[in-house]
Amino acid sequence: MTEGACDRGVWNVPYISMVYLINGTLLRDMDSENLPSFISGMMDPDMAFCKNLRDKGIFMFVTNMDHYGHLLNMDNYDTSHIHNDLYEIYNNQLDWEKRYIHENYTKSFGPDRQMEEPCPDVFWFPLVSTTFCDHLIGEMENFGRWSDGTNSDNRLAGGYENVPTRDIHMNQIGMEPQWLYFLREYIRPVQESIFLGYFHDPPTAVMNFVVRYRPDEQPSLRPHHDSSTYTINIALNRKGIDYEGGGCRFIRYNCSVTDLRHGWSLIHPGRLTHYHEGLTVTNGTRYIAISFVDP
Ligand SMILES: O=C(O)CCC(=O)C(=O)O
Ligand SMILES: [Fe+2]
Repeated sequence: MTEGACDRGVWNVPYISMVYLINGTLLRDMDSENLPSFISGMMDPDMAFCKNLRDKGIFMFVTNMDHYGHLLNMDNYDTSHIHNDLYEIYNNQLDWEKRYIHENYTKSFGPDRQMEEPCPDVFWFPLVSTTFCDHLIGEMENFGRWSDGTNSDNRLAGGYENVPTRDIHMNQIGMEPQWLYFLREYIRPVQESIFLGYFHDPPTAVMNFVVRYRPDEQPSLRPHHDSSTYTINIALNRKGIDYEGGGCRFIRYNCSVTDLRHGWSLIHPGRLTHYHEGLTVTNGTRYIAISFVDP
């Protein structure tokens, strides 16, 4: 199969490993002399299996004519979380993407891309699935140690947060490396297609967190700049169902995004032109995931 990835066919081979397709009737008849054996001296089971077939003159084939699925990489699967698959972004990216990326994410790319711009230089696009949102909220609520919303914050280098939110940082739930990979794989391409001529690979971010707004806790966030080149702001739950009110207002343009869509992200410049505030949540709980990219 060296001629190129497009070659399709059936190849007669002397050795196979990992994936086997065997007619089930051969395995059921324990007395048959054709019952495949995985034992031959001290050989590894896969080597022994193939040797035994070769010795009997039974041919083995590799084919890529049909799609039978794919193998998961479970070598480093971490079972210490509630939603372990959420952490599998680089070990099992194909499955991760199917499960956690929004079905319309790719529509943000290409010649006839659709990209909404609800306020000047604030772009809005489908990013993650509702499962992603549920699982991330689940991990955060399970961890449960929301910041107290005061200016003193011992998670930060200077110990001081000028514009505090009630939040939990990604590194507190052990997700920072995964999150940075997520920024690189799924946010950076969107950024590059919107804010032309800015390249920063890999994106850097030290402030990656989930914010919780509640009327009786912290209902809003006062006007501020973000310490970022650009910010992403992902709506993790549903306006009108999980909460009322809320949204993000860009003061220079007197422009608000309030009809937030589940799993969609805003992306906007962090400083100077995009002075902004978090609008008051009047009922329920609003969750957002925020990243200050390239501080
Ligand atoms: O509530 C919002 O959407 C704004 C959040 C925000 O500006 C921030 O966390 O820095
Ligand atoms: Fe902000």
